[in-house]
Amino acid sequence: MTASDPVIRLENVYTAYEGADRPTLTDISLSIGRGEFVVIGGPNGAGKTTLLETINGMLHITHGKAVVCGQDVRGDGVQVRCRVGYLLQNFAFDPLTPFTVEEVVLMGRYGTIGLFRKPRTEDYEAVKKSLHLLGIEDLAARPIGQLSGGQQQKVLMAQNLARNPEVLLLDEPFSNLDMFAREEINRLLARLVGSGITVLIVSHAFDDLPDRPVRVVVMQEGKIVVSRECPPKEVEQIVRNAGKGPSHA
Ligand SMILES: Nc1ncnc2c1ncn2[C@@H]1O[C@H](COP(=O)(O)OP(=O)(O)OP(=O)(O)O)[C@@H](O)[C@H]1O
Repeated sequence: MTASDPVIRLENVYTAYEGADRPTLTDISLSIGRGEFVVIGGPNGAGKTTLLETINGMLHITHGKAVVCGQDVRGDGVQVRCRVGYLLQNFAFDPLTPFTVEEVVLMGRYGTIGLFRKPRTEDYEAVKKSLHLLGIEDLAARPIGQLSGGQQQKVLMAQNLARNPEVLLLDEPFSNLDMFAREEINRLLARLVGSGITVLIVSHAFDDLPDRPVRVVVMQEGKIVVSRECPPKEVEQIVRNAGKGPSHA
């Protein structure tokens, strides 16, 4: 894989949930470069989460070709997930979860630590750096289940960053965050994209995007109906207007 190769390449991909009699995603083609910031919009049930989980190798691709970070998703989803961070929508820890924030962030390193091995100094350093990036060092020793929804969301973001991902998939990452936290995370995302990480973000709110050109992808009924680059201030209008006809760039 060379630096100019797309980091995500989907060609005519169909994805089906287990036991479903027809695919949820149909004929998805998408090419995303390194360091792109991609906003995925569309109505409830359009397939936005399904698209993220397809890229992450978590769902069954019935047809088509999917290559992420140079790995064939259909062949080796585990390898893909070592390089791709995924922040789930509305995930909340049980109040009795027996892990501290530091331990939860360290779990982001498990793919590189290896089975039954002890974390190394570099793993603890990656954890410390991620906690710092999210401004939550003071929460390190707190039990995760006793934090607020917004604090838990930041911890999960830190966990994803701790694995040094090439791609970050974020499903409604701002849903639990206050205005200041949203601005902070946006600045962080802009920095990550500037350093070459590719960010895909599913959102219903488009007023907090970084001040740089983005790619807007709009989904409807399991298909991509728009995929084009635009200034961030145009995203909301493009999502609203979608459905009037396909437009790919
Ligand atoms: N585990 C599942 N098994 C079967 N079908 C599912 C499953 N999860 C989602 N679906 C279906 O797949 C379709 C797309 O769902 P998806 O969650 O990807 O939509 P979305 O665009 O992310 O919606 P929202 O904006 O509400 O989060 C929906 O029709 C949904 O019912």
